[in-house]
Amino acid sequence: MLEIKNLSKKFKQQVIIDNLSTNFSQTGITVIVGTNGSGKTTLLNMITNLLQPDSGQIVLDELNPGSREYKSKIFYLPSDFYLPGYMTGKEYAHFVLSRYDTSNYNQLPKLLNLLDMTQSQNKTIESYSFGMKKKIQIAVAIAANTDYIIADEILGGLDFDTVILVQEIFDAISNKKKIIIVSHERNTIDRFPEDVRLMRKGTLTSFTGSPDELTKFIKQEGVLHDKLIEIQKHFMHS
Ligand SMILES: Nc1ncnc2c1ncn2[C@@H]1O[C@H](COP(=O)(O)OP(=O)(O)OP(=O)(O)O)[C@@H](O)[C@H]1O
Repeated sequence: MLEIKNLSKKFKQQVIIDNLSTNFSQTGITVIVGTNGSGKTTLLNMITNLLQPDSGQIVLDELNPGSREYKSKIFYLPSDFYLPGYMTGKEYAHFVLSRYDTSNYNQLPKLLNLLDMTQSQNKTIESYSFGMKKKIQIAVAIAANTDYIIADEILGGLDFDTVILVQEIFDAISNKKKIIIVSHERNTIDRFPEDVRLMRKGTLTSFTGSPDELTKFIKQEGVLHDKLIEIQKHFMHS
């Protein structure tokens, strides 16, 4: 279980994460949604120990961030990532998998095949499209076989077929591991509505309604509501 207690983070006196406390169960899929700049990536960076909180505690299966054991339990798929262009996809995948004791090398060819990357795995990454880079990252994340996968906007920019495939794979493996996805895509919430959390004002709250109710809630919120009225006034009747 991932337990977060009283976590806070400021950047230049601006409070981004504000005394946030929450828990994530050991299995299943959690989707985190929130406006641009609301602090989702900041939170993930602290969970993955890339960023130090100002205060608060993060405990993962009774381990503290920083330890080797803690790191080996999480695979992080960040929203913007650098891949070494001079390596082939296969070389890169094997390099990353070699860093995890949990890696399931046998699963890699199957995943690459499912994601139509069997041919391309032998080409250098510099020749990959944006979607191909994401696919190799996703295949590696799953084959690394860690207890937790944390994915920041990983489905954005992928074609429909691939999104469906990846969602199915995530669903299938989530009975044994925890997957936390930050997403701006409505279809991610439609597919995984069980545990949706809203990042608002530096903290996370569970949203218990349906995806339609979430859309309605977001539209009714103060700022967006005012902007929607403004759109009606200025664009529909001009
Ligand atoms: N290293 C940094 N230095 C200063 N400010 C930062 C830094 N990193 C993030 N911020 C600020 O913290 C806030 C939250 O950023 P963050 O990237 O966590 O948001 P986000 O919810 O992931 O946004 P998005 O949906 O656009 O990816 C923003 O106001 C951002 O400008």
